[in-house]
Order: sequence, then C-alpha cells, then structure tokens
Amino acid sequence: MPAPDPILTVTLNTALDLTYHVPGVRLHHSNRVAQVAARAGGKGINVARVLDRLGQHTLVTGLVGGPTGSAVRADLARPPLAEALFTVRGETRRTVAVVDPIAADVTLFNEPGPRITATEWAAFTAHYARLLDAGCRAVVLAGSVPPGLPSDAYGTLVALARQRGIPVLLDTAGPWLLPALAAGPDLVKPNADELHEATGLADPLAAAQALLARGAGAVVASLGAEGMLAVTPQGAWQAVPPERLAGNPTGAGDSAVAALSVGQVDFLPWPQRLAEAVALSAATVLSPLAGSYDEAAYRSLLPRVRVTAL
Ligand SMILES: O=P(O)(O)OC[C@H]1O[C@](O)(CO)[C@@H](O)[C@H]1O
Repeated sequence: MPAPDPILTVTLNTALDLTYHVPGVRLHHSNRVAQVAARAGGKGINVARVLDRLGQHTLVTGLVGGPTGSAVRADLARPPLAEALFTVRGETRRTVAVVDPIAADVTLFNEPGPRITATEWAAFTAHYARLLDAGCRAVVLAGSVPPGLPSDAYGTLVALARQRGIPVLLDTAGPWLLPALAAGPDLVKPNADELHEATGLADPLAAAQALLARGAGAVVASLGAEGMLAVTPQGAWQAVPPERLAGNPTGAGDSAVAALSVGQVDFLPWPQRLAEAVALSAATVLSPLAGSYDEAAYRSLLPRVRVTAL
C-alpha cells in the first residue's frame, strides 16, 4: 500500500537546540554545565518528531544555512525524519535551554536567526507550493520568523495551503500571529500570554473569540496548570490535566500542536482533540528534551483529563 500523504511541518526559524543541565544555577556567577544535549529544533521540527512517534507520516521543511544548518540536517538523518529543507545563505541559529532540576526551572535563550533575503523568500514560497502540490494532509506552521521576512510571511503560507484545500495549524506569536489571521488558518494555538498580547484582553475566552472574529477557524489556548481552552464555531471546551508534573516544559506546546494536527486529519471530536493535546503536552514535561514525551505518562494521563463544555 502506498504511504499516506504526510503532515507537512514548516519551521521558518530552525535551530540547533542546546539543552544545558545546571543543577542549582547561580545568576551572576560562573556555572558548570553537568550535561549538554544538542539536537535539531525549532517548533515545527519538534512537532514532526512527536507526530513521527505517534505513527504519523511527516515531512519537515523550513530554512537552514551554514554549518549550524548542516548540523540540523545531519541530526534529522538519525533516526531519519523525512525532510525537504531549503538552503539559505545565512547561518541557522542556536537556542539554549538552561534546565535547573533543583529549582525545577528552565530559562530559554533563543537567537533571532539568519537574515533572509527577498529572493530567498520568493524561492522558498515556490518550494513550499511544490511540496503542497505533491500532496499533504495538513500543514503545521510553527515558531518565530527570522529577520528579513515580511510580517505577513505566515499569511502567505496559510493562503497557499488554503487555496489548495489543505488544513493549516498555526503556532506563532507576537508580530507574526495577527497578520496571518485574515488568511484563515484552521487553528491557532497561542498560550495565555500570547493571547493577551495579541488582543489586549485578559479573559482567555474573550481573547480567543476575538481571534476567531479576525479569521482564525478555531483557537486552542494553553493555560498552564489550567489546561487548555478550545474556542471553535461548534462550541467551547476546557480540558484540565489530572495532576501537575514537574520537569522540563520546553516543547510541551509543540506536543499539543502535534496532537491537534492528528485530531484535525482524523476528524476527532473537539473534546477528544483537547484531551489528547493536554495529555501529550503534560507527558512532554517529563521528558528531558523538546520533541519527546513520556509514553507511560501519556497513557496514564489521557483517560483522566477532565473536559468541560463552556
Ligand atoms: O521559534 P521560537 O519561537 O524562537 O521557538 C524555538 C524554540 O522553541 C522550541 O521549539 C520549544 O518549543 C525549541 O525547540 C526552540 O527551538
């Protein structure tokens, strides 16, 4: 049987993610790093890793360049995650996550990424359109946008997918979220701070409704310990995890996006999509690196997630 069309994940700002384990970080002092991990990251790549683990056929695209871009490519080859990355002249960025298991705290430092030229952007959008034409079941657009790209860069990518009838999930924030809404992404997934920043509204339900009014097909907002809120044309629901887990929350949002994209392609009812997203996201906190989750925790949490219609 031929493989099904993939879920395409797009990471405009790919990264080599460095994770430093520093038990007892002392600010304003010199710190010894106990353990270092380096792997290909950026939100879309993490989403693809989780999708792959869930048994979904995936394809990774985005922009890479320079020796750090080559390291990202090499890392995706072991174990293989199918990629159709596009090479640019600038150097792919690094991100640093400093995990302090004693303080149960993580601090992130995300570099801005390489400057992309207008010619490179035009060539990438043509490359992306060819990937869409080759067939995919859904597109996930995730993460920040590197310097040089227009603020409606995601709007362009959303529109190209929507013109072809391909569902689009968008996970971005700040200056890149609002300009993309008019193109009608099927789902956006801000966290509580991003929702507040985008709308100026403190109430997550009202803020999510405001994003719907601006063109989002549905909004799933992650609310930390209060779980996740889905606001859709079919109704609104909140899902709450049964317990709060301590660990490394980096990548928890990416796992939620992976679960939501499976829900999209499998046409799952919203309460089930939300429960999957909450359980997978919570199980990611127990995993040391973004893009992985704790399988036993996921299975144990899923039946205990409480979903309420609002
Ligand atoms: O594109 P940004 O918003 O800077 O986020 C990128 C970062 O987020 C993570 O995906 C975690 O969500 C890291 O892997 C890191 O690459």
